[in-house]
Amino acid sequence: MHSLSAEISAIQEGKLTSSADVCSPELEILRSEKSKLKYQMAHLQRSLAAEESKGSKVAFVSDKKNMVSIMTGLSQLFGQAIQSAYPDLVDPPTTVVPSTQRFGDYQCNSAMGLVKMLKDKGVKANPREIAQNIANNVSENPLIEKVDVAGPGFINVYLTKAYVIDEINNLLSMGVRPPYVGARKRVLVDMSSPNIAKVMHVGHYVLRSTIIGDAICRLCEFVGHDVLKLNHLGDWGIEIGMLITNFQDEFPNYLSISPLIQDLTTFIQESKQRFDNEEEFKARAYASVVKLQSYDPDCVKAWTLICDVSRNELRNIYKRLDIKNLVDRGESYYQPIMPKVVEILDKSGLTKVEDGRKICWVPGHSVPLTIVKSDGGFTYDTSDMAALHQRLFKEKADWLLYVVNQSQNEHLETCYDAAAAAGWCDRKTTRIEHVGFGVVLGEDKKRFKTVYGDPVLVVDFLDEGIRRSEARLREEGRDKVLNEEEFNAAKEAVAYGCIKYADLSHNRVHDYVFSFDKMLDSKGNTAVYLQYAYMRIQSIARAANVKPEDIEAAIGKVQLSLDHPKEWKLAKCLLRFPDIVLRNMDDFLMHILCEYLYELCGCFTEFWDACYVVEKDKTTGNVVKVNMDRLLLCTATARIMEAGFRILGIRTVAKM
Ligand SMILES: NC(=[NH2+])NCCC[C@H](N)C(=O)O
Repeated sequence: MHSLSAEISAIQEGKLTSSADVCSPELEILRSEKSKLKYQMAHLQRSLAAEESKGSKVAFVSDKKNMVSIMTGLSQLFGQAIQSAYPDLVDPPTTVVPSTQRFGDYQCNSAMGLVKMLKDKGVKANPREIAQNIANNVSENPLIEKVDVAGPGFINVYLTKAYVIDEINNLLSMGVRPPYVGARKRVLVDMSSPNIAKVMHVGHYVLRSTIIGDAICRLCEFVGHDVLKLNHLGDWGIEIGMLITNFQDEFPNYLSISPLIQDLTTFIQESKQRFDNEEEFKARAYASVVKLQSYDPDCVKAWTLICDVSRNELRNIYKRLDIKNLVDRGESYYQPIMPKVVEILDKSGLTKVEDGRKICWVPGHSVPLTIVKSDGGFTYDTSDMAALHQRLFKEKADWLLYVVNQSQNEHLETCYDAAAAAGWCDRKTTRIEHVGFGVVLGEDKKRFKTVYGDPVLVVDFLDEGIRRSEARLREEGRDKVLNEEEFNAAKEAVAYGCIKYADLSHNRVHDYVFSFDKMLDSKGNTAVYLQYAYMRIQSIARAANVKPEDIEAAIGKVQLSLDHPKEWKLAKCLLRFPDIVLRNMDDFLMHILCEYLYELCGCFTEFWDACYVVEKDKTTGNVVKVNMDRLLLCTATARIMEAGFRILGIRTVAKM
């Protein structure tokens, strides 16, 4: 009692006692009770939030926080209509998609799918009748102007113009906001993750993982999640032993003078050569890994010096690519908890000893995890199991996303299922996902190489991107109109933007063919095409002498008409942005967002070609009229494009 009140007054005085302080056993119990309760409370809050997010919040009107997802709204409306038309059906499918034809703005194609479901229930109806019945049951709502049934049973949906106008106005006055995605999640993204002892080639996976991973993080941040980006560096395996041994040979007095490796690539290549060719070296390399893993001070010192050089090079690459807040947490980080995690796996009855190794058979997988090698060492599998445990229990992540090449799918899935089998998580409720991707190929469809057949270093690749982008901008005479600073900014924005976009605009699941020429094609689906389009839109107001504050003042005051079909088409395309974001939150296929932005530019061009925004005198070229309502549409387009660029990690520049 006494120590408790002592602690309370200490807290009141701002002197927090550390847990290392000696205190009574009762106090200790109270403390642990408190922390348990705190944990339980956090857990309950999370469950509550998850429940709430499952609830049916159908908002048809956007607010300060969220834009409306029209597809979600329509799906819910048609879901309800199907329910009222056919109350006996269980989980009938609702498919609503934007119309590709001239009829209607969206289309509900559920009727065809319902024929069989109804027949199974003994109801005979043709799809047209079903469609009509659904259409009759759509409830009153602000979104839909009218529906009609066409063809074999399509339901065409026409949006209310006033509604679209309101939402465009909201977009202008409140900015681009994410769609509603439910409770805020703690999202942990395992990305980039190079091996320190491997030369970083483009054909290797690091660049893709970095680019795709970063876009996914930006997407999750955009919708409001709490994102932790982890660099799961390969810094603890046998390759590291090679480097340490070579380092010790090459710099025998490394303990006193901290030498610097001048050329890491050559150093890595040399170490590998020696490992492959010198038996004695190989044996020492193996021995030094064992020493490192038991924290032998000399080995740790050599290891630290090597890792520092590597980290420096990585930092440079990340800086060039605008990769921020990536936390280095390599395999080595998990070493101290590995023994405990092995014990936990033992206790769950998942491990067994075979041929001197401790392995873990996981239901549904044909290859076991190797948890402890016969020499007592830990493996890549062990570090991933330890990382999973740490991420679930210590980081308390709601989602774990691993942006790792496709070839590691089996390894990762086995680890995830092992964690589930050990009762660490339920894969139905905790989103643990391998976000896989293919390799980068050259134009010959083989692994990306130089003309001499050598693998291309990531650094050289970025340099080449800069060179090509500079040449392209000069070709277009941009160096004549931009000052040096602007030119350099444009050169970088184009080079890195195009490199990222080339990757992101392909379906990540497949290998993709990279070409510098295609990447910089200003007419194709490339970053530079989008950047030019964006810049042109931005310059419309400037060219018409309309100041940003004039546009600001017109929002909500100047009525949009959307009377021209091309205005209408552009406006609808703009309001699809939240749907794209929602879909991407589901599948992390970022090429969908790229395709959307490309399509948006197409809609904008059609609008621009068909509708006067700024009217000029044909002979003098003087501005005679500014159609402010259309200028507002241009502004809305620019806002959506900026949001898209931000998610993809592509820079915009004021002048190009
Ligand atoms: N948690 C993980 N296993 N992340 C991926 C690590 C990738 C590994 N360093 C490699 O280059 O192959």
